[in-house]
Amino acid sequence: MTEVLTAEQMRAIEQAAIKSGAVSGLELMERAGRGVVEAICDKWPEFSVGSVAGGAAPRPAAVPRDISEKLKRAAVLCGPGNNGGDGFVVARLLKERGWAVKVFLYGDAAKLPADAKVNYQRWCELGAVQALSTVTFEGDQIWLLTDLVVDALFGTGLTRAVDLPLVALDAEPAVGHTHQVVAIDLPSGLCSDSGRVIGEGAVQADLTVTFHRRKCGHVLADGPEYCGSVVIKDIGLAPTAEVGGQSRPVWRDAPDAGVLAKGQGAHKFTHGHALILSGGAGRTGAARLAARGALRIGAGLVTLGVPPSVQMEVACQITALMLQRVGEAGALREILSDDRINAVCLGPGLGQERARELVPIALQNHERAVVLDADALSAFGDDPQALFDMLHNKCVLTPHGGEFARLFPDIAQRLAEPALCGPAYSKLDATREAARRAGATVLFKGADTVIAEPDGACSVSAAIYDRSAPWLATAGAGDVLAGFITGLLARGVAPHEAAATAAWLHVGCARSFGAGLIAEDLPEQLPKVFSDLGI
Ligand SMILES: NC(=O)C1=CN([C@@H]2O[C@H](COP(=O)(O)OP(=O)(O)OC[C@H]3O[C@@H](n4cnc5c(N)ncnc54)[C@H](OP(=O)(O)O)[C@@H]3O)[C@@H](O)[C@H]2O)[C@@H](O)CC1
Ligand SMILES: [K+]
Repeated sequence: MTEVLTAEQMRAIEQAAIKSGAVSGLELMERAGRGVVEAICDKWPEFSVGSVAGGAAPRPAAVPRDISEKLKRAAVLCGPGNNGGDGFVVARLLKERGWAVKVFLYGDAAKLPADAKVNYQRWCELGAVQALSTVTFEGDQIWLLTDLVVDALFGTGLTRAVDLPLVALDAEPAVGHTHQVVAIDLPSGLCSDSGRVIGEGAVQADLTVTFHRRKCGHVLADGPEYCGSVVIKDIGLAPTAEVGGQSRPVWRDAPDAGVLAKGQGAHKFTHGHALILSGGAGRTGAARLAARGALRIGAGLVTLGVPPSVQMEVACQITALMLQRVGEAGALREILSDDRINAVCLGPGLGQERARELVPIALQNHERAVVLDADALSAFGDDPQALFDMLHNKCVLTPHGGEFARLFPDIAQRLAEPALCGPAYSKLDATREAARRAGATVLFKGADTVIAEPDGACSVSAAIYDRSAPWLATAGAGDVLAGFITGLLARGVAPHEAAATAAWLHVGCARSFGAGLIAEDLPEQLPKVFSDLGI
């Protein structure tokens, strides 16, 4: 788990380091620029060729002669703040490595912040600076005849739409020529906190190099699409305690094997008993998927609660799962009188009418964990507050975008409004606000899944970059996720941890199976994913 930072949090960390005397702003900028050049050379080995002041950079053996020995050309676009300052450092370092570098400045050099101005002046001793304007974009289109465009226009300080045709940087290259685009900290035009494009457009980068930690904008909304790939460079900032503002969201890496392993000598009740409620005839598949997920993830026992009319339909399809008739409210009350059932899942295929009847019963015992998904959420679209009034701290809601909008229409609307200024309202903000209002854990699904608690604690578990899982967009995948969460809750994992771990494993299963995935495959991949985790 690593922190994901907002612009404000990053600034606070930087300021704390400078104030402590541990490092100067100028030194941080130098390290940032150096980190960018390193990342460029790592990603494109052919770019690492050239002379470095004090010695020649090694030529990778794999690079053919004719490519490696051509003079490399870079266009560095610098903005009016410290992101621009990083750009001047990169320009200088590339020049020292033998590149032909053209530098453009958007804004007034006299108004650059102090550290950026120092690096502007250092660059001026090496080369010229041309003014960057819309005309430059329309005019000589320098980036079409370069090998590398360095976007140092705006980073965490973006406050409004950029008045430049940034999409032109991604224009079709000249015939027989390609150029790469590297963004410093963030692609300009992308909001660091929300991952949303402020205004009309943002730079489409091939590589984004950021510092110290990921920013929220790298992992949310449009961020992954615009960032290309993200490299995080250490610039020597120490991990710091939270400074003001909200708690820092965390990025979920692989779960701790210790949480998922089963100890020796345990019996099935040690790992809990999950009850998954099913809907009526022809609608039992979703609950069966969830139940299979709960069982595979390690719940000791999993029972499907089905209306009497579908008992045969379901019985024909299951083996290790157990079956109980749960017709109306009274039947559920009776089965839940068994305290060993410690986690319940309602929603997948349940039907809204059945959900309205059964959800209140399932929520009565505040010691029992409850996952509410699909119909169990939509059923309360007319009166979300009635649902919120029944929730407690062992509940997990797992809405997708449509269900989220039904329960939290005002929050969803705010999130959908165009982002006109930065920092813009984000999915993290929205999920936190929803969790606070609901008084329960909310897992807001998507490629950028966010999990939030009423107290503001927040995780991102996303299917992006090297964990992208396009085949996960398939019918029934959400039902399996609800089952995974329910199974972990039955095993005694706390709600936030259960939701975040399940989300990570869900993506892991999809990636492990690969192309052709359907929902049924997800639980069946868990043994392999567990094994890869050393469990
Ligand atoms: N924090 C750290 O630890 C480190 C940070 N570092 C680097 O600093 C970067 C942050 O620097 P920063 O705060 O100066 O912000 P930055 O993005 O350069 O822009 C601010 C300027 O742009 C202006 N402006 C905004 N939007 C605009 C628009 N649409 N169109 C026109 N102008 C607009 C804004 O004007 P204002 O809103 O004040 O009118 C202000 O003048 C960070 O991303 C990283 O690269 C590294 O050096 C290493 C350590
Ligand atoms: K940038």
